[in-house]
Amino acid sequence: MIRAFDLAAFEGATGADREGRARELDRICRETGFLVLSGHGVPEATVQGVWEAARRFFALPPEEKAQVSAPYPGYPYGWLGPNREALARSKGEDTPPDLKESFNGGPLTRPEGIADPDAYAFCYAPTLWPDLPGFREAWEAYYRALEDLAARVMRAMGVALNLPESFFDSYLRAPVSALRALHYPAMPEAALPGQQRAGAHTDYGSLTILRPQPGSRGLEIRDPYSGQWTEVAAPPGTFVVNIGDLMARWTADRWVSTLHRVVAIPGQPARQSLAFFHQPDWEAEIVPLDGSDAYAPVRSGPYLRAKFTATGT
Ligand SMILES: O=C(O)CCC(=O)C(=O)O
Ligand SMILES: [Fe+2]
Repeated sequence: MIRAFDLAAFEGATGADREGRARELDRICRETGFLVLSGHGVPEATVQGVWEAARRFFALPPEEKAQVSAPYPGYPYGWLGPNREALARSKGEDTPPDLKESFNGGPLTRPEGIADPDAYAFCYAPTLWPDLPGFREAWEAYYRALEDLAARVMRAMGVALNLPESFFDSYLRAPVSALRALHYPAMPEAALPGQQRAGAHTDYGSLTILRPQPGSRGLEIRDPYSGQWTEVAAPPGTFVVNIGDLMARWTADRWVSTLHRVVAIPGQPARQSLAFFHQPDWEAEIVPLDGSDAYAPVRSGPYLRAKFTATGT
């Protein structure tokens, strides 16, 4: 069982209670880097709005979804149809493609004046909107809610790292986060050897906020110490939050970016999920927080871009 963290309880706590909750958050991030988040304050109607919009999108015929296909390989947004991604390749595993499709969107606003043209060609590239009434509104409402939630989680994480609560704020002026809706079609009785719904991978950024389909199966994390895979169950109305590679690097590996996957269980019904990949500003310079030289400084955007190119098929 992964541990739970109540964000509202942390935010409302004072003194020793607050300190105890911060220690607990630090412990979770060191041990597994995965937690079940309650007290998040995101209205269930906002989640349901985008959930339903994504469901309607995935139900469209492929020709219609193709209207918002990524226009060229490596374009980060739009529809990525079946057989387009194998996440385990980011770990050097040569597997068949993941059994899924996704719709991806980027930041809602585009700041001026970033010197690196790659920022505009990649993270700030336009999201491609399907021609479905209400889709964009529902998507943007959820994106905005999750951007705010991520900033709150980052404040709690600052405290857990013994930093000022506002430490991360200056890295999050125009975050280059992405939202991905995932659809895993109903499973046939057999998959190819080595084929999963999502191959074993770590996430790339600061943190991921996931809303899995309630009651669905298959999401597993690999315990960094024992190597055991265990299934993650998230109670209805909660999010699963996990540490990504950039945060592990930022904390000089105090916190772990844990390997996870969605296994292909024969005969499983279709599954949907929403993954919000939080990523600091394009130009944010990520230097180990402990003052060590464990890792060379990197910039958030170029770091993400380099990670992203490894998983296409
Ligand atoms: O769909 C899920 O539950 C997890 C997906 C995931 O880990 C990812 O897309 O990075
Ligand atoms: Fe992931």
